[in-house]
This record gives sequence, structure tokens and C-alpha cells, in this order.
Amino acid sequence: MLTTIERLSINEKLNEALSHIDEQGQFLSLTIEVSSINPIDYFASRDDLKGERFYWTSADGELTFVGLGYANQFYSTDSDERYQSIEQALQDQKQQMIQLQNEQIAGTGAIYFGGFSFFNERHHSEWHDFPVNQFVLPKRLLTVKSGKHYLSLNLWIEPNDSAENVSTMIETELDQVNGVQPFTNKEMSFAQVNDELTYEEWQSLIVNAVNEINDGKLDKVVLAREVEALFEEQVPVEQVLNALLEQQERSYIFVMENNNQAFIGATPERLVEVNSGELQSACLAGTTSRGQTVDEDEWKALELLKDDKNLEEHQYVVKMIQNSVSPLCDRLSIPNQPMIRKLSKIQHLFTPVSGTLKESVTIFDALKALHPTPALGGEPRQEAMDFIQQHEPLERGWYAAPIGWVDANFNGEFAVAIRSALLTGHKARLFAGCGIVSDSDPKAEYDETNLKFSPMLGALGGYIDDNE
Ligand SMILES: C=C(O[C@H]1C=CC=C(C(=O)O)[C@@H]1O)C(=O)O
Ligand SMILES: [Mg+2]
Repeated sequence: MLTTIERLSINEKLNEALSHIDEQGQFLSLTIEVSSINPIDYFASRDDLKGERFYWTSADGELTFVGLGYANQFYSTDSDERYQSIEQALQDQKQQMIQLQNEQIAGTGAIYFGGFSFFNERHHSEWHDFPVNQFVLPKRLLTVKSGKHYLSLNLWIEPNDSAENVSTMIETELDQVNGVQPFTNKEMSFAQVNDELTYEEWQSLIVNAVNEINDGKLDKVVLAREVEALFEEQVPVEQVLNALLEQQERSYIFVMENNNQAFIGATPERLVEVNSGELQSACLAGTTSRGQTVDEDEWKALELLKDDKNLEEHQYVVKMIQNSVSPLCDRLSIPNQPMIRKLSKIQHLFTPVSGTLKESVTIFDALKALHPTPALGGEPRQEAMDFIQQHEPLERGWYAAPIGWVDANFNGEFAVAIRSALLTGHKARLFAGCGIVSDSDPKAEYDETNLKFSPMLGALGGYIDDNE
């Protein structure tokens, strides 16, 4: 509920704004601080908006978004120009937007959420409701940041809309936020897991890749498998999301819905963050499991830090990120040695990257330069992409591609959508890949993909039998 003063102040600003509305109508964006609300409860509160919802929590847990209802959507062509074309579309939209903010709080107002498919081209049948790339402007955005909660509304206003009508709409939305009920877990009816690839097929895929590497055609290629989890009922997105939030640490937790499909995951991998011209990226490649005891956990971490095969996988990523972002930066800092990033069930080799972007370089330029890094594609990039396209028997869709958000000033953050699943009705398709280098062993890589399925499978209430 608004106080009388807040209402008067909003009405005054609305009257002023509405007097300048374009003949064709215009978007109006406004943000109001609201009382504390659990974001998952808000996400689950509007079943009627299923298919037009998103959720995002940054890996440090400092920023959460819930978007309900898509006020506007942006797509672009299936080419190399897709980053620039989205950037241009958002730029054009921004000029036509009326922003009613008391102070510009980063992460509120006109935030665009979206992502890209792994490949530029569209050849998707499983991913029927996901375009090659898509950004949405949410009609309602809940932002939780530094312990504060904000509701931003992005509303389409016609020239003849009155300030009273608009403020009634705002009050209705605020009442809805205040009336949100706690979300309740449903029973999840997990039925079975089907491997899309036999072990023998996987083995021959990896042997083929290793042969190409030994023939000097490739240095590294990341290959993925998928498993299908079947349920007796429709997979409840809210519940899977809630489980990921409870079970996963240091991960970006995301959901994007499109019509009857939801893409969901808990990924540890930041691709790029840009905040007032400061860039952060990360090299994450090289994997082991967590130990059962503190000592075993530490021992596994130390082994990983000196394991040549994992260090090689990691090094290709460091080198490529360094080469691709240094032309975009005035300053770039990358430590010489990787460190360990511990997740709930997995540990990785990790090297942080930070830099200062040159004037006029945007987050979209960084995305274009970075995607895919050799943690998801391979080295050399084009040869690895060709190998994946020809030999990997799955549709990557949005798996292993950038997903995230930007604001009207193009500050934002993108993660790489791994440890993820595509939910369609009763079915979840899960994806997990691993970096193949010259001394990769098919069985060890197979086990590594099983390990990487485990966070998402756990959230779905299932598991993989390792002895299969
Ligand atoms: C491709 C995936 O992981 C990448 C990220 C971290 C470690 C990786 C590895 O050690 O192979 C992969 O490059 C995935 O989880 O599907
Ligand atoms: Mg690996």
C-alpha cells in the first residue's frame, strides 16, 4: 500500500509524464520500494502468467530478479550479428521509454532478461518454444538487492490513459505483492531416467575426438550428453527452482519460461559482468568431486591443482579469454595460477578475470568475443564448433550459452547456462559436458558428466546409478 505522500508524488509525476506521451503510446517504467517478500513466493504467485516468467539469482546471492509477464520481447537474426542486433533493439527501445525513478537504483526499472542459443543457427525441434536469441522486458520485476525489495513496473501507456487509471494499475500490482502467499511444495512424481546415448556410443564419440586432437586438427573440444527424466505429472518449475536454491551454492540460479517450456539451471560459471565499464569474467574448467570428509576434500582439491590433464583443459580457457578480451580492455588482470572453486558436489579449477573496458565497448561486444569459450566449445573455436555440430548427437539449444540480464545503461551480467535442463510437460532433458583433450579417457569423462548431472537431477528428485 502506498502512503498518501507517495501516491501524491507518483500522481504528480504521472501527470507530468502522461502529458508527453507519444501518439503511438510508450513504455513507462517506475520502481517502488516494497516490504520484504520471498522471491520464490512471488514467482509462484501467478500461475496465470506461466510461460512468461523468469528468475535469476547471482552466484554471490547479492541480486535476485523475478520477472512476471513479458511486456516486450526482442529477437534477432541467426547470424554473427545477433549480439549487435539485440544491442541496437534495446538501444532503440530505451529512447522510447519514460523512466519515473526517484533515484536510479541499479538492477531496477527497465531490466532486460534473456539469452542466446549455443549456435547461431536455429535447428531446434526439442527447443520449439525457444528462439535463437531473446530478451524480454518484464511487466513486473521484483528486485532483491542488499536486503531491500523493489517492484518495478514496465507499463505500456496509450496517449489517452489517465493518471488515475495508471495509478489504479500500480495499486493493484502492489496489493498483489502484499497478498502473496507462501509457496507450498508439491509431491514430485519422478519416474525414470533415460540415457540418450549408450556408453559405447559415448566412448566412440570421445575416441573420435581424441583421434582428431592427436591428428592435430583440434586442441580441445567440449562434448556433452543428455539424459531425459520422466515424471508422472507436469514437472513443477517452482519446486525444481526451490530445490536448486536450497541445494546449490555459489551458483547462478536461473529459469526462463517460454510458452510451454522452461529452461532452468544452477551454473557456477560467469561469462561476463559489466558494471560502469568494469568487466569481470572467469575461467572455469577442470573438475573433480567433493570429498566425503574435510581431509579427502582437501586432498582432491590439491590433486586437481596439479593434475596435468585438468590444467591443460583449464589453460586453453585462460589463454582464449585473455586473447579475446584484451583488445576490448584498457587494463586486464588474470592471475597466473588457478585456484579451486568449491560447489555443493563438485570442485573446479577457477581463474578470475577482471578488466576495464575501453570507452564505447559494451557488454554485447564482450559476449560476442567470449562465446563460446573453450570451457564450452573448444580450441580452435571454429574447428571445435564444427566437430560438435557434426558429431554430438544432441540439440544444445540454450545449453552452454550466455543467459543473463542488462539494464538500460548496459550494465549487466551473463552466466553460461550449464548444469541445466529443459522442462517440457512431463519431461526434463538434462545436459552435461566435459572438456576433451589429448589424454582424455572416455570412462573418466563419462563419470565427470554424471557428476555434473547430479545437481540438476537432485533438484528433480532423481539420481543416476553410477554402476550402470
Ligand atoms: C560443459 C560443462 O562444464 C564445463 C565447465 C566447467 C568444467 C568443465 C570440465 O571440467 O570439463 C567444462 O568445461 C558442463 O557442466 O556441462
Ligand atoms: Mg573436465
